[in-house]
Amino acid sequence: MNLPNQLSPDDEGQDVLDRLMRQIQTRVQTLPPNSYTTKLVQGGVEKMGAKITEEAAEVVDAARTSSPPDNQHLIYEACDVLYHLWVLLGSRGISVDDLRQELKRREGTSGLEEKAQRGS
Ligand SMILES: N=c1c2ncn([C@@H]3O[C@H](COP(=O)(O)OP(=O)(O)OP(=O)(O)O)[C@@H](O)[C@H]3O)c2ncn1[C@@H]1O[C@H](COP(=O)(O)O)[C@@H](O)[C@H]1O
Repeated sequence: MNLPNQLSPDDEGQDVLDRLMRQIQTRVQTLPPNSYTTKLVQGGVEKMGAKITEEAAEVVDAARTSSPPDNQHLIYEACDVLYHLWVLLGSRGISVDDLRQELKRREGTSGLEEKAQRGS
């Protein structure tokens, strides 16, 4: 049986990354039995974390074995990582806006500059 995937009016104006997170958070709250997300969430941090690690390694492999302009395999694996990362974050009630805020806070600060400041 397919689970309902139709967009609610709340979701229509949203980016696909926000919509995916909202759907995951609904799965976290309702835990429908025929959902892969439910299976991951029920496995806890260990299961969700192991999938992120596994999928991240597949991204690196794809980067090694594919080259531009054919990045389709790399894009596919990157989306697997994003989905699994979203499940872990969604299980903690973290929204895509929370990520946006943190990224905005970092905007304009060089990674090298930030690293140098850590030492002081
Ligand atoms: N974006 C995704 C998504 N990306 C990847 N995957 C699944 O992630 C799994 C990763 O691949 P693997 O080969 O590692 O899977 P596996 O070996 O069966 O996994 P394990 O048994 O090791 O856990 C596959 O089953 C993919 O289908 C996803 N599953 C769901 N979504 C989204 O999440 C929504 C809700 O999904 P359900 O909760 O399953 O209804 C869907 O409508 C989609 O939008």
